[in-house]
Order: sequence, then structure tokens, then C-alpha cells
Amino acid sequence: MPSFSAGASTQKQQNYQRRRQQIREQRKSLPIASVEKRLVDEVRKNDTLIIVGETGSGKTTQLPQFLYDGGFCQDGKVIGITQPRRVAAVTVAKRVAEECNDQLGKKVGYSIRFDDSTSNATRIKYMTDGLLLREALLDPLLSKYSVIVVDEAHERTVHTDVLLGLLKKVQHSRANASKNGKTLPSMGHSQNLTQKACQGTICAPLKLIIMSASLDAKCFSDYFGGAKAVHIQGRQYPVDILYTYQPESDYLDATLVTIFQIHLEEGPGDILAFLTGQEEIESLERLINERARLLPPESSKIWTTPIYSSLPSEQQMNAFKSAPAGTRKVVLATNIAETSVTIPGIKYVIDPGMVKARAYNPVTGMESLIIIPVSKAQALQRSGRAGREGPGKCFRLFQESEFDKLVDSTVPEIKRCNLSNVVLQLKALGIDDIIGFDFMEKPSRTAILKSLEQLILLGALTDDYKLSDPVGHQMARLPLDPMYSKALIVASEFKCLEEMLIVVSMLSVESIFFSPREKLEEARAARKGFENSEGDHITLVNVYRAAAECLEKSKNANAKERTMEKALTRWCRENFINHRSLKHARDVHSQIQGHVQQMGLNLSSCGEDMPLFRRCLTAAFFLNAAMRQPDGSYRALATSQSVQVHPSSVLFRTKPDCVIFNELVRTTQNYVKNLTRIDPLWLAELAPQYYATED
Ligand SMILES: Nc1ncnc2c1ncn2[C@@H]1O[C@H](COP(=O)(O)OP(=O)(O)OP(=O)(O)O)[C@@H](O)[C@H]1O
Repeated sequence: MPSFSAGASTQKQQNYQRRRQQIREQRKSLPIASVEKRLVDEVRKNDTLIIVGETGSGKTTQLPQFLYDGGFCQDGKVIGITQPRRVAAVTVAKRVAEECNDQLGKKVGYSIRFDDSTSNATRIKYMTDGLLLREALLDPLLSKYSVIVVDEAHERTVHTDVLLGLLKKVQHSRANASKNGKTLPSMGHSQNLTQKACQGTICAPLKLIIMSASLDAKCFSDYFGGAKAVHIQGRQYPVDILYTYQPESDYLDATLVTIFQIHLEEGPGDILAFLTGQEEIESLERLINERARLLPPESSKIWTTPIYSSLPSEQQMNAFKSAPAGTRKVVLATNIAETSVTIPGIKYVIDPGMVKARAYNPVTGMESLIIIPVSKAQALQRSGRAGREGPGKCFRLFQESEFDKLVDSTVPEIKRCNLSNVVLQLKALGIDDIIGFDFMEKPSRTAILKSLEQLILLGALTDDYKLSDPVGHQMARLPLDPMYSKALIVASEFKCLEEMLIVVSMLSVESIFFSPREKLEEARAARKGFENSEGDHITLVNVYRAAAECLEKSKNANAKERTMEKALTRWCRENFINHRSLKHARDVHSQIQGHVQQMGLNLSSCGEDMPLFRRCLTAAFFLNAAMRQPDGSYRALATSQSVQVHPSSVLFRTKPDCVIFNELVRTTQNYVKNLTRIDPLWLAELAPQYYATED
């Protein structure tokens, strides 16, 4: 009897049925599945609910579906779920659309800055918390939402904290509005916007759910007037936690060793290692690939895939793909993969216990990035990335006694960042009294005053703290740090917006230059070709333009897009430019260009007139000026802080008298990065509001 195989279409149908069955069973097995009815009832009964449940218990993917089935999307209303990170919003939306057996963008969609997959049919919408804040600018009562779920609230990002304060206000206004029919009280937003938001409808009360695996439920409950907290018991799969016997002096090296130890000694399963930033990830990636070449031929291969916030999103998505057969995937991630996400295949997590965090000195007004130990909540979240598809293991590269010493949760970001952006957003939302705003945890008065002062100096606020017209309004519309937004507006006046747009895009990404240890001399020589002796900003413009020229050349040769991309990759390799960073900068460039064009700014170039461009940089970044001191160090004029020129700067050796800079990095010393030489007299001329004195 001959043997038969199913035809291709039958095979496809069978695979599809198998996948559906798998998803149904997986959903049913989640701890949250057994409490569906109770949760929906609690949401009906309570306007604000706090939900705490173990990582992987099903909160993010299941609760919105329960609420949808429970009738919370009647009358076309939407359930909004906010995430602190873009990658979580996108991947979770994709998963939930698949669980609903629907195309992404129909019933389930996501919306993040510069990327919106939703349609009029979308009822379950995942988005970043920053995006919902921007939506509130146009629809102050968030009238299309019946429920808003603030997920991963423990992260306490600055957006989450502002959002919580805002949602509290919206809830209050909507409760009043629904009591009084259509007469809406003002919530501090501009009245005409408020009226527009609820035109023709009576706003129903807004249901608010705060959710996380590692939440101090009491503190959230207190903030929301004694809101009820529900705890979901149980986790899907166990995760073994292992600690080192000895402290590790070099966590990068310890991560490398642990990856190979797992690869050679443990069973199948992919690895997720947490590092602090792009540079660490890239250098570890190189080391892994070098060492992997020495593996015995019979051992399986290793496939490394990085994921960090400034990586273009299609490259981030590689981490979610399956490794080729016979290969172990090693995902090298920053804390963007710490919460919410399920990376398929991950069985082992490596946590060196460090994170790069923002730090802010409210007295000097200076923000910097520092590497610090994680909190217990972060360590818990990291280990929770394993045990999602089966039992897992988490290797903490520190001793158990060290874990006990970690702080419970991260200090809210709002207490350790420059507040200018927050204040600008709140002002744009019509909330004038920033000091009186009901923050969950108030930032220091000094920090608020400092940012108000900075916004006045940048011209975004008038002397009586109102949003200025048009500058303040324009700045609030640009999705950038206020200083960068202002730089674009100033550049439009100086007729060098083309150059400033490049600078802002290049400054928005990490590490444009690529200097592998084994080829330092070659990298240095390649970099010389782009350098401008006046500083790093013009150097960055040169790199960007040279790359654009390379693309232009292959376009003129009628090359297809793929070939052009290949030509650029080759060009980057030859010139020691970080291809990923450059690609990201080009993305950011095209997105901001869209914004500035919409705003009607003047997109012209100053051509060869670089002194004009340097004057423009001075007018834009005057708050970051520094003067050389007799000992060769610099003094930041705004803060009187002593700083050093970072060795990566073009001006590291020449050390001009006066510079402006864009970044302060704190390691063993205070270093400034991205500098340009300026004439100190320009400061008083171009920023008289700050530098002009009687003499
Ligand atoms: N993209 C995916 N692919 C495969 N399984 C997934 C995916 N997303 C979720 N799951 C499964 O659904 C489970 C629940 O995920 P969900 O994100 O809802 O949990 P959670 O309770 O919100 O976790 P966390 O607190 O870590 O965000 C996961 O443990 C995993 O088994």
C-alpha cells in the first residue's frame, strides 16, 4: 500500500487548527483564567481597581479580553492599555490579536509614537503611556475610552506618574459630567476642548485599572482614595533562581561566561541576558561571536540578537523570532525587555543586577545617566521573563545577600529627571498650577521651579508662566526634549534647520561611531575623514551627509531598495559607522521632518556658513555652555559644575576657551559629550535673557 501525505492546503489547515487549539489551551491554563468572572464583577463595582498578580499570570493579555467579553466596549467604546515601553505595546497587541483570531488593527491594535496600527474598528488598544498623554491634548476627557488599564505601574516612569495624576482628574470630571448630563465642569483644560470632547454624548464614568506583578498596592490604593486591590494567586511555571557564591567584579565578563556555561551544560532553551546599554550589548555580542567560533563542531550554534530602545523597531522584532534549527538564541537586552514582554523560546534569564538610570540634580538642573544596581521589583520582573512557556531558570550574577540589600522598588523617575518636558506637557494640557498638581509623589519644589525657569529661558513660557504663543505651543507639539524642540525653532529663524534637524536626529541615537578594540587605529583614521575641527555637531552633520550621498549614488545607479541598503551597510563598515545607529537616526530624521514641515518651519540650509551654524547652536544650547579653566578642565556656566571633555569628542585635544555641549555623563568624573567651539561673546549677544549683565 503506498503512503500518502496531506496536500499543502490541508496541511496548512491542520497547522492552523493545531495553533488555535494550542492558544485555547494555553489561555485556559493561565492563573487569571479561573478568576475571569470575579475580575469583571470587580471592575463593574469599582471605578478604580488595583490588580496585582505574578509575572506571566495573564494580566496584560487576558484582562482586556475579559472586559471586552464583559460588555465594556458597547457603544463603540475602547479599552486602552498603557505600557511604559513601545516594544511591549506592539508585541502584546500582536499576540492578543492572534488570540482573538483577528488581524492586527481590527479589534485589537496598538498605537505608539510614529506608528499606529489601530482603525475605527479597534476596541482593545495597547499604547505607550506617553501616547495616551498626547491623546489627552486633543481629547481632554479621553471620551472614547470606557476603561484604561495602566500596566506595569510599578515602573513609575515619568509618563506613568503624570498619567496617573491626569487620569484621576479625568475620572473626576467624567463622573461629574455623567451626573450632570452634558454640562461639563472645567478640569483646568481649555474649556472649548473639554466641550468638544464630549459633544453630543454624555460621558460615562471612566474605569481605571492599575496593574503590575510587583506593586506596592497600598501606596496606589491610598493615592486613589482607598481603591480596592485584588491579588491574583499563582504562576504558570516555576522559575529557579540561582545566585553566585562570590561577588563578580566584572559583570560583563560574568555574563559572557554564564552564557557559555548554559550553552554547554544546560538543556535546550533560549537565553535572555540583561545589560545596561547599546555599547555593552554590542561589545558582548562581538565577544560571544568570537568565542562561539571556538566551540567544538558537534555543539549547537549560537545566534545573538540585540534589543534596546534606540534600535530600529524591525530589528528589535528579530529577538521575537525563533532561532534556526540546531541554534540557541541569545537575546541581549536592556531593561526594555524587562516587563510585559514574552520572548518566545526564553528559558534562561541572566541578570547581572545593573541598570542604566537617569539621575538629576535639581540644584544644578543637570541630568545625567548612571549605572546603578536594580531594585528588587526589577530583579523580579527580569526573572519573570523566563517561565512563560515552561519551567525556567534565572541566574543572578550576584550573591543572595546582595539581593536582600537591594531597594524594594525603583525611585520614581519623576524624582530623578529634568521636569521641563513634564511641565511643558501639563501646561499644554491646560494645567497651570504645576506645584499644586496632584502627583502621586511630588517632585521637589526646587526641581519644578528649576524647570519652570528653564522653560521661561527657552521662551516656552511667558514671565507669568503661561504657555507662550507660538513658541511654547510649537515646542509642546514636538515629541522631543524641550531644548531640542527649541533648537529646531531657532534654527528655522537662523535658516539652518536642515543642519539642526540632522544634529537633533544624530543626538537622539547612541554611538554613531564604531570602534572595535582590535581595529582602533583604522577606526580613528576613518573618523578623521568626517571630523570638523570646530566640534562634534558639524562632524555628525558630515557623517549623515556622507551616508546620504552614498545612498544617493546607488539610487542614481537605479539600484533597488535592497541593494541601496546593502551599499549603505558596506559604506558603514568601511567607515566604522554604527549601521544600526545611523539607520535609527535616519528614521528619527524623517519623522521629525514631517513634524516641522507640518508646523510650517523654514527648512533651509546654511550651506558652507558654519560660523552661522555655530551661532545657531549657541542660541539653542546656551544653557549648556562651559568655559575652560587654567587647569584644562571646564566649568559649566549654568551650574558652576566642573566637567571634563569626553575623550570621544573632536575637541578632546584642542580644548577651546568656550564650548556648548549636549550631554553630561557621570562615571568617575563628570564628562561632557557632543561639543562645539563657540565665541564666549556670542552668549551675551544670542542669549541676553541669561547672559547679559550690566557690564
Ligand atoms: N507573544 C507570545 N507568545 C507566546 N506566548 C505568549 C505571548 N504573549 C503571552 N504569552 C503567554 O501568555 C502568558 C501571559 O502573558 P501576560 O503578558 O498576559 O502575563 P502578565 O501577567 O501580564 O505578565 P507580566 O506581569 O510579566 O507582564 C505568558 O506567560 C505566555 O505563556
